[in-house]
Amino acid sequence: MKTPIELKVLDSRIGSEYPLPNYATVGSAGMDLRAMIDTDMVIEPGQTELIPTGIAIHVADPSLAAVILPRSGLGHKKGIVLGNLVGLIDSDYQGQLMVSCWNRSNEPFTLQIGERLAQLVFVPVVQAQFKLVDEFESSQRGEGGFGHSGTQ
Ligand SMILES: O=c1ccn([C@H]2C[C@H](O)[C@@H](COP(=O)(O)OP(=O)(O)OP(=O)(O)O)O2)c(=O)[nH]1
Ligand SMILES: [Mg+2]
Repeated sequence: MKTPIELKVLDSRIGSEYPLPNYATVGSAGMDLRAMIDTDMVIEPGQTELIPTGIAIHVADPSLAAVILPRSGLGHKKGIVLGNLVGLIDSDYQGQLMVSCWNRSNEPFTLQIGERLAQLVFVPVVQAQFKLVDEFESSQRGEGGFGHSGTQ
């Protein structure tokens, strides 16, 4: 059962020249987002560009969010990842989905019009309410962290 999410097309090439974002296979977790730029653009080594996707979504339900993640092929082979590492889309955000595209490689990268450059994943969210305490009930880990448990 898929969850209905409102989507607005902001760039008319989406839904005509390019399909709406969709799941490539029945088991896909992410749907690819496209670079809705006017011309192909070169992203120089180390440079970061904010790329429009041509769509807006309204998740609406505070128990859901969306995250923008790199595509593994582009990230691993070409060094094209996200300037913010992960993009978090709040459930009340209604603006255009933007992708911060970071060329962390040593080669210029040509981003083509309509290229699928990142992916959108919907995730459940729990909003917490902090309850102030002076002491925690003791746990097995306690305050140990940052490699405390070793490597093997
Ligand atoms: O890769 C991203 C990350 C965020 N956003 C949008 C949706 C998100 O809901 C909003 C704010 O993102 P975030 O809270 O991560 O950024 P901020 O720097 O804290 O901005 P704000 O002060 O608007 O919350 O920007 C994107 O379109 N793409
Ligand atoms: Mg914020």
